[in-house]
Amino acid sequence: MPMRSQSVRTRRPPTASRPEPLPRSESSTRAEASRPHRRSSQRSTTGAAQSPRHPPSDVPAPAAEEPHDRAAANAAAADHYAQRPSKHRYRTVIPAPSGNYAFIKTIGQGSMGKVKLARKEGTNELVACKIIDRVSPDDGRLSREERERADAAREDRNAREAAIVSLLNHQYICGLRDNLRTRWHWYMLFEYVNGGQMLDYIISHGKLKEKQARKFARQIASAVDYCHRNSIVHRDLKIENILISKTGDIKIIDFGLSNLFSPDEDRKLKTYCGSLYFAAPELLQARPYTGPEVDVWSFGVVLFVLVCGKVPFDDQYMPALHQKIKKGEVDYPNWLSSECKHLISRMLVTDPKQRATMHEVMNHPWMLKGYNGPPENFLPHREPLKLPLDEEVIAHMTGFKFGPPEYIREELTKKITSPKYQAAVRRLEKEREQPQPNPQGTEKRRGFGFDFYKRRNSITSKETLTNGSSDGLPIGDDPLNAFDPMISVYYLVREKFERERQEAQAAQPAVPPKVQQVPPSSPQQAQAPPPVPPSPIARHKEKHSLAEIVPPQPAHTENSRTRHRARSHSEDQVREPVQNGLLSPDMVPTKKGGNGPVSLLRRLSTRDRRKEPSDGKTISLQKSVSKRAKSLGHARRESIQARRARREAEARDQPQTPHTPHQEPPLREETDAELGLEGEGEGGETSGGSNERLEPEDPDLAKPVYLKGIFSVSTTSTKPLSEIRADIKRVLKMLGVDYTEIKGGFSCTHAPSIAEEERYHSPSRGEERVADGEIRFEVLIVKVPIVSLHGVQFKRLGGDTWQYKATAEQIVRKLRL
Ligand SMILES: Nc1ncnc2c1ncn2[C@@H]1O[C@H](COP(=O)(O)OP(=O)(O)OP(=O)(O)O)[C@@H](O)[C@H]1O
Repeated sequence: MPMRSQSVRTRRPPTASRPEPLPRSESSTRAEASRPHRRSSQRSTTGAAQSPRHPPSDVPAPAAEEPHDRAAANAAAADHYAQRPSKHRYRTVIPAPSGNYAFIKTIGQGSMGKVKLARKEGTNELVACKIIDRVSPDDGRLSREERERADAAREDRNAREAAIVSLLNHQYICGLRDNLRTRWHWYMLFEYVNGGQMLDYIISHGKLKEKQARKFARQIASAVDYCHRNSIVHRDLKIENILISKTGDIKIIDFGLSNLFSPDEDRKLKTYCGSLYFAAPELLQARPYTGPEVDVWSFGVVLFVLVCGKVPFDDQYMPALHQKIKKGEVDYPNWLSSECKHLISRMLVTDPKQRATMHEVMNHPWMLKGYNGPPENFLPHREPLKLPLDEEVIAHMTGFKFGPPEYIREELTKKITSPKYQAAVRRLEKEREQPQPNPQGTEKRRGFGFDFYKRRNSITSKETLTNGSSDGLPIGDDPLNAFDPMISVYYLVREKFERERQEAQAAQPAVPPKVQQVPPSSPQQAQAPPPVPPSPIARHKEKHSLAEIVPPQPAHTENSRTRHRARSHSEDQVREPVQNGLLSPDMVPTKKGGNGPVSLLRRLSTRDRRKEPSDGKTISLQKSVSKRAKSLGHARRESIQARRARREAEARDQPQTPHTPHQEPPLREETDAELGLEGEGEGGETSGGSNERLEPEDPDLAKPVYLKGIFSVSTTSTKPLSEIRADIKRVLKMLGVDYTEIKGGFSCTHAPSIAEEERYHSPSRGEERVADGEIRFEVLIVKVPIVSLHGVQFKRLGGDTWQYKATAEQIVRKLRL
């Protein structure tokens, strides 16, 4: 796709002052030992051109190697590609442990690097490959020592992101399929979420109806609570990090700033990171924090954006914005329901000790409205840990800088034999003997997965505002969840092994899955967790294991990791000055004056045409829309009925069928159709019903036509395609947006004027500021199924989020659809 080149995105490893080699995994060590990448690197630095299509002869053929050698070869081959001139670097195949992936196109640009759509060779399987540079550019801004320090910190972050996402298993969290580290890059292959960003959804809709927002909010809560109860804090929850899947459900992405947290007062986190609009006041004040409370704040901001279409704290002048966040004063629109307002106001409490916990959020009346109980967090059933520990699990607790296996074993042993842990276990046992009724009627899991996911349904008086969990036990008192980060990782690794074991079993169709009825013969077996049903992600993914984090470790190996790392402190144990911290770029004051980027969000909130009677054009638009919405609603009702009938027929046919990897996940929040949301729109939520079935797998055609509710009145039209295209061109020209016509739409680049740019600021993180005043996005024209409408959709590819949002909204406003 023709695009203007951007300096940051095409930066290449420095040649003259290349830093010393970084600590690296066995794969890259072996890769270097085999030297092919060195040769290729030398070649590329001397400018020798390589054919982008034909791998050179010095790249070992992965398929012919033994597993360990294959991993080394993979790394070497990927390095080789990475060393090519940037023009060709990504147009090729990445030899990941689970197979070769060919890049198709760029689908995203974050501060950490590009995200490319890739297809697994010989299959239709698509992945989103996040490519992260391991080495800072030598652009003269930093000394060699500073760059080395920055690279080491970045390396830790990347390793942690890979480790965390490879362990998480949740239907509303984007799953990692595979992972490859080379000399210069990390390649993280995620499941491809093809419904677009929530941000685009909001651009199309303005604000969401509370019912629709509730559905998303419950899914976010489910994912966030799952993380917290695994001792993981996301720390970068924002509207851009919420994608929408083809089923219209959310997927949280970008765990690049996530970390483990501990409930201990003396182990608070001290890295001040995230996006300014979504950052909790304590982060701006550089106050140590436990973890979950900063996610609750960000979640509150996200919820506000969902229901209001703008951010709650907004100022063009950064210091003023800081002040607003620190004061926590929010102007709630009067049309917001009092319950919704109450919930947000509980989440946006400046004092973290007084702020709502996830438990409170999940049990808030607004969250429960129309549901049987709080959102399910999909935590697997767990039993307290006992000795002896599983050595293989310990050997795979890598990526968190815990130290060598023997140290981990020693620490875990201390932790689970400690009086504190034992007391927590006794409390749990007592509670299980006398289960308390669940006053909220906690939502039961539907379907046959329930046995695997038994939850304790107790909400006890012990819950506190600061550290409650959704099951009621305060974080730190619950021996099963978030008691201690090392214990949480032990559970997660063990559960991952269990999933892999089940997937391996499922892959052998001749052998029916065994139900273990025999009494355990070893203490280890005695405490092995019950089988966990494969996740929706796992259902589709290739068999892979933690070996992906440490590529030379083949899946299901008995071998422990042999290379021991010295124990070191995490970045959070060292206080970072705010200006050097990850948040700092967000906080750089910009000049006062003009209409700031944030005002776009303000403007967005006024996109409810009915409330703008002064705009004659919008009134007539509204009129024509209600007609259109009606017909869409009708079409949708039919579609819902058809789906319901189909589901009922399926249920009649197979009432007792156990869960198999090929079935729909039984445990999930309701879809739009199930909630009856599809017909709810008043012009806003207009879309086809069961659209996801129409989704083509071909990435060229994979325009988000299947999305429920993606199009609003202002982004759909009954006009012929040629007229819509002409109108878009007119508007792009009028606004000075550079565009190229591409299949299905326009690829656009927009660089605001300097005066305009000064008003904007980048919410990117760390020293790797991406926004250089230029935004890249696509305007796509898609056919809305069922009814003969065309829809216009926006997709951000890179650049500042809020600049993009402003531009997209401007385009929408100027269009005459
Ligand atoms: N799994 C995915 N499926 C589809 N698109 C994705 C996926 N992951 C990322 N993207 C796209 O790439 C963009 C950047 O991804 P991501 O946020 O992970 O990168 P980042 O460098 O960490 O970004 P940031 O600067 O916002 O922290 C996303 O906004 C999204 O548009």
